[in-house]
Amino acid sequence: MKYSIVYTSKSGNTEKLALAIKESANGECLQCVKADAVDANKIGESDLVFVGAGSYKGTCDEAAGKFMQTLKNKKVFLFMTVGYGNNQEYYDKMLNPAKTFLDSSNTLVGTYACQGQWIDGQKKNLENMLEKAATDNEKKVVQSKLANYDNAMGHPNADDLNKLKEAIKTL
Ligand SMILES: Cc1cc2nc3c(=O)[nH]c(=O)nc-3n(C[C@H](O)[C@H](O)[C@H](O)COP(=O)(O)O)c2cc1C
Repeated sequence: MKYSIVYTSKSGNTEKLALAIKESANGECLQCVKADAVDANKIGESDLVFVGAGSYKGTCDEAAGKFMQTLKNKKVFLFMTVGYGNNQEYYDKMLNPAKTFLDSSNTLVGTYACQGQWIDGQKKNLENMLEKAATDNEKKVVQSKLANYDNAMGHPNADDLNKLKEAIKTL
């Protein structure tokens, strides 16, 4: 099997997953690149495309979404890191909208998401948002994100990478 790994990663979290896939996936890796450096010919030659992105505004990073929209008739494995939750229910909240960037000619063969640590300044931004929150509901939403800050530190960690390797073992 020939495969490509195409990802976006603003702070390096999702890149760790991409490199773990490159290290352990079966078959021949044709490219492991950020979405802005993708070689379309190699996508054409790939039986499987691993697509990765961080979560931004409730879905995958925009550039990753745009790349997914270019895929036709491919097997796709989608992997993501998320900042504001640490359970499968939350991961699905980010994965599900990201999946919609793939058209129906493609086959999604699997997904994986895990926690990613926050970038510098992000906590401060959310604290500012909390101060400005106009309603109790807005406050609750921001508080639930902030509650995950400590938990996010250090992720993706070795355990996250091992789980990913396990998830792609049979591909
Ligand atoms: C501007 C901004 C928006 C974000 N939006 C979300 C979001 O909607 N949901 C979420 O879970 N994490 C969100 N995050 C956290 C990132 O998804 C998380 O840190 C991720 O691991 C970053 O991956 P990357 O470094 O590979 O891009 C956001 C981070 C930033 C800076």
